[in-house]
Amino acid sequence: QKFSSRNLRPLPPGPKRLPIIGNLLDMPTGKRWETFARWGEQWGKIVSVSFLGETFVIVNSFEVAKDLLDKRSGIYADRPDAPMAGGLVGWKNIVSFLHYGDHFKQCRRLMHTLLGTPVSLKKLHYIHEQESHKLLKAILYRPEELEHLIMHTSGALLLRVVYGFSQENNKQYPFVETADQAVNDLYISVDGFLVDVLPILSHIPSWAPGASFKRRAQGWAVTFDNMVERPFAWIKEQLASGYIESSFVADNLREGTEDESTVKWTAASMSAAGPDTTAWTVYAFFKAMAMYPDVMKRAQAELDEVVGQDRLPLLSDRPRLPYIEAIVSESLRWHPVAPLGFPHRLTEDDYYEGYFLPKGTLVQANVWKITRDPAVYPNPDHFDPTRFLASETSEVQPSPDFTFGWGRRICPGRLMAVEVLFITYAMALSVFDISKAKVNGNLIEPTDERSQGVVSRPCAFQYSIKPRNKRALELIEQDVSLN
Ligand code: HEM
Repeated sequence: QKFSSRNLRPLPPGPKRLPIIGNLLDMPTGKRWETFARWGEQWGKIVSVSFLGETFVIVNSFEVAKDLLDKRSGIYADRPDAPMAGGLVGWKNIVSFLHYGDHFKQCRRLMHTLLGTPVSLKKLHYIHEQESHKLLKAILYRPEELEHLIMHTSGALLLRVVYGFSQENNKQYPFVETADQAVNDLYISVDGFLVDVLPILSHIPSWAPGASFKRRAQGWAVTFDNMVERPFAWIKEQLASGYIESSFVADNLREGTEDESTVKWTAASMSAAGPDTTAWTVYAFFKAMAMYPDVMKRAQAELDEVVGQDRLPLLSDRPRLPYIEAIVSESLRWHPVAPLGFPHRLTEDDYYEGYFLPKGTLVQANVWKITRDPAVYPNPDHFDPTRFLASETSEVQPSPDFTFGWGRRICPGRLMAVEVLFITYAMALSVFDISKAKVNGNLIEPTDERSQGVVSRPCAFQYSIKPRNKRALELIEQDVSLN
């Protein structure tokens, strides 16, 4: 057993530590959640590794994650320093990277005014409905670009909510691209740079041999800066020339109660965190519909019965569409986009079930493993919305809310995200048939393969998407403002 030098109670078990470097060589690359799940099978629900003075804890059970990250959230809500992404590229002022404290709370409160109450969320419904309808039109004309169109719609929607952009204005298109690029750079910058383990390296000059990481960071910092500054400068210009539309930034700047810098960074935090997470969930949904035709047909039957075929569904139909609601939950469980969530840092020494967790420990819940636990979700790889329907099963399975994170760091955009997923799925199912592609008469079977990374996307697949009938075609082509 390993004991912490500060305490006689043991750290949670885990792979054998070597002198000095500890578990440095054990740290997996690639799909870490799979290795962590194996560690869980070997050492139990709570596993620890340590190197260079840092302790990492991986939690492979829903109950333990809840006990620590939710119930003791007050001391599990900090984030680690991220010398590469946070310091050198500049993400340290973005909410997901902020240390726990007053400024963090101020930003969360501000996001809550936009994303946290039924009234504030309802104000955004027409935007979600219009953007979902635009996505239908785009898919109709360019079905082969499904993945890109979903990504673009998701980015455009966030920028519209946050800054008030509308996609019609081509001048704003680059803002979506810049945010997308900055976030793609982020995924690389948080993954495996030595400076994150040895922060002292951030002081070596960028021309020095071995400092190529600094030059890469400088390149990424330019895109990142553009993502934060340009849309904000644009909206300020608009306001100066009499802009009247409502948006998060426009409303806050007009009211003038929050300081400008907090509004700017909070805005950038949402437009960075929202698009990919939402888009990859939507893409997984399309894949699931191609793989599970019975689920698609049942959803279409529900839509036909409740909404009919004379109009597109709206968010106000949500309470009467329980099967679509269950598909939303199942898509979050089947393809958790953040398979390990984001790391939480412990701000005080803690004890759990006889183990010692020192202050500073980084804790990650293996969300992927929890979604695949057959004791909680029988037949876990199977896409089955009925697991969440009280009318179908005597034991409704737990809601996959935990795919949005934990405690005081839980995703502030989750309520809006669920509404966006709902209306996107409902609209797509009401007008399209989604199926497997046929090549030379053979159906191509998609797989549920996913990419590695902090945010993991479903691997590309082949499909066919066609309007369900003539009436569906008319509905897609109808003017978006008629919704
Ligand atoms: C399906 C869509 C989404 C999923 C699955 C998702 C998931 C997550 C997860 C797992 C976290 C980390 C929570 C933790 O550390 O415990 C997170 C954080 C965050 N999300 Fe989301 N998210 C989604 C959509 C959105 C949207 C639409 C927005 C903005 C409108 C957003 C804004 C944020 C922000 C700002 C954070 C950082 C919170 C903090 O560090 O305190 N997310 N999200």
